[in-house]
Amino acid sequence: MSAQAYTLERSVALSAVTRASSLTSRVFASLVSKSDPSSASVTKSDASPVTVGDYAAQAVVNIVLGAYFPDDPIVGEEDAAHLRKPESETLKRQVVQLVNEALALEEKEVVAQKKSWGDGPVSDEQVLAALDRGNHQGGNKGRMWALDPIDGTKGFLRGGQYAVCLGFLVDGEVQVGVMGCPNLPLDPKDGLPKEGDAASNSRSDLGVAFIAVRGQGASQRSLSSSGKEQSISMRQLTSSGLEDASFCESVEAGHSSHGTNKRIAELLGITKESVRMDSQAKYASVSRGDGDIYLRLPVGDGSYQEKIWDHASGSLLVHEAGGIVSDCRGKPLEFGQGRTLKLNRGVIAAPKGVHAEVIRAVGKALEEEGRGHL
Ligand SMILES: Nc1ncnc2c1ncn2[C@@H]1O[C@H](COP(=O)(O)OS(=O)(=O)O)[C@@H](OP(=O)(O)O)[C@H]1O
Ligand SMILES: [Mg+2]
Ligand SMILES: [Mg+2]
Ligand SMILES: [Mg+2]
Repeated sequence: MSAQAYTLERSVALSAVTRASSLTSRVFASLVSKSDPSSASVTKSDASPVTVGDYAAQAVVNIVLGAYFPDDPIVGEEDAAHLRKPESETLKRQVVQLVNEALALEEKEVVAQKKSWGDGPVSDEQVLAALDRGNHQGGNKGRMWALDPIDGTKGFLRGGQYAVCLGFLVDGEVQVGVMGCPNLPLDPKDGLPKEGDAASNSRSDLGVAFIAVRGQGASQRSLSSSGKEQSISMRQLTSSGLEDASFCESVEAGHSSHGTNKRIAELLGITKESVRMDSQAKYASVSRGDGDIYLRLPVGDGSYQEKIWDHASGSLLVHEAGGIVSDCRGKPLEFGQGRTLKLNRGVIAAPKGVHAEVIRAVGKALEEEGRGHL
């Protein structure tokens, strides 16, 4: 593939994610931080939260994608069903207003062949239709986008880590991944902001866009300025250097078994505390060496199917930063199976030099728990 592959997809994705990230930051500052988390969110049928920010960010990204690639299917986490109910009128109004504000922002990205989404504000119906464009069922043929408008909604509500995640796939393989992490510092040495602390959340060094194109490497740049992109890579570890390594894992034990992770650390000789954060910011963190190994082990009976939008952009970022991403058995993630990774269980991302060893330790730990069949 030529070095210039998917240039337009890359810049449109970056533009869409940058707009959506600025929207979610403003939603946090103006709405979420000023109310209690339960009133800032609606609980979905799977008991997970969704906010005005998730809806508005998905609509913005889908409208931008629609202007450039009107025929591309989109697999997005949210849809407009709840917003179409009469009792959601106020929420719908907020969403439409936020979408129009984000679309009116001055273009920071230089997108070749500039396209427009129409004259004047977009209507309620356009916003709802854009949200519903995310209803595609996925598959392994042709072009497709996978979108998580806010990944780590619980982190978002707490003022912690969350990410706007957009992947572009061809024939079930991720080719472009762009992720906006509004609460990550550009320089990891500056440390993560303290959750729920207003001064911390308004730090001017926060907000990073991560970008990866298959075969072209991974990079980061500030979300707030059109600063230069810096290339990023994982720390390359070998089995003899593992005592210096650290895990990056979910905040919620319900999403990845913390107890099993502890045993795996022991088996690998890792003594450092795990870094815990919500969202695909975990993939971003290991991609630039803030942590080294991302573990997301199946919980319970292992029946949960990971969603493609929770892993598309992040997995390419790690791949392009020098890592291997697989499920807990070492099998590559298969993104062409529909809306979920139904052929995979759990996710492991690690530097190339130690991935096989991590998979062996994961297998042994699951075996010891009587869950070797997972
Ligand atoms: N049971 C179970 N197992 C694994 N994963 C689940 C489960 N339930 C939900 N989810 C998905 O987890 C997404 C958030 O993942 P995180 O890694 O951020 O989890 S955590 O909040 O840090 O625990 C979250 O994404 P968002 O809804 O976009 O926040 C869900 O898609
Ligand atoms: Mg969700
Ligand atoms: Mg998610
Ligand atoms: Mg989400």
